[in-house]
Amino acid sequence: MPDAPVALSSAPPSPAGAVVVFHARDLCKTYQTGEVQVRALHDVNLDIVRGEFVVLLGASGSGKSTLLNILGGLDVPTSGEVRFADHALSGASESALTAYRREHVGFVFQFYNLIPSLTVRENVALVTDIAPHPMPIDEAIGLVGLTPRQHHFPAQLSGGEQQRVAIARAIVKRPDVLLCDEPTGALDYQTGKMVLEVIARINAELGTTAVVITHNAAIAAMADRVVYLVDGTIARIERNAHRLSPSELSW
Ligand SMILES: Nc1ncnc2c1ncn2[C@@H]1O[C@H](COP(=O)(O)OP(=O)(O)OP(=O)(O)O)[C@@H](O)[C@H]1O
Repeated sequence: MPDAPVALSSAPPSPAGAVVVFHARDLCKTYQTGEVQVRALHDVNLDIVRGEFVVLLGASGSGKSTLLNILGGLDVPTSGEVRFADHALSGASESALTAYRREHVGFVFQFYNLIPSLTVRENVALVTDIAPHPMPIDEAIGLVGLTPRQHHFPAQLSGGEQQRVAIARAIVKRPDVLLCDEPTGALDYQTGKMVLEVIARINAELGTTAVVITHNAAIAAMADRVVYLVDGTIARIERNAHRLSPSELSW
């Protein structure tokens, strides 16, 4: 059973012994477009511990991508504090954020952003040149189950296979965190489940902290914790006593 929903004014304590990787306090993000101000995040308080699988759930426009982008160093908050381990992300320079992303973060987006003229293997290999401690390319491709397709080009692959290449590219540098924005948004039911299996496997086998955005409430059951965003604030956080595997989910 999930914990009783709690409205948060500050982040709840982390489990004893857990190592906090993300620490966000009083996070606010306001976008200014001409005269119009949009408050995308307001007073967000959240700790995420190492190895956790967290799902961000909320309606369109609730602030999920804004929060994920700030955690990933792609954007900065207007006010408040956000840290990754001992790296202060709020107030960091552009070059510090670039180094942070390169060394610690793997991103997976709804669209795969593969280079069409490169094979699966070459798309994954691109990243290993700039990563300090990459895993062998064969291992990354094996983890996503694409060894037999490694010499194919993106156009020769299904959507789910292309997304698995994107995941291999995200994890080959051994990131501490895998941040996924609607990773199954463009995929059909079965293919989406296969991609979720791969993300769950990376989280379980490599211990990579995973934060996954979805519109699909059924996916919440595979998380340790589910963060519900409403109008830019955390409405509640629920903990699953038992995580389901993607094969046990249905929607
Ligand atoms: N670059 C930007 N400039 C102006 N407003 C923005 C910008 N990015 C996001 N917003 C606004 O901030 C709010 C939160 O957007 P965000 O993309 O974080 O929501 P979301 O929950 O991820 O939505 P979706 O599920 O549709 O992707 C929305 O009102 C959005 O229009």
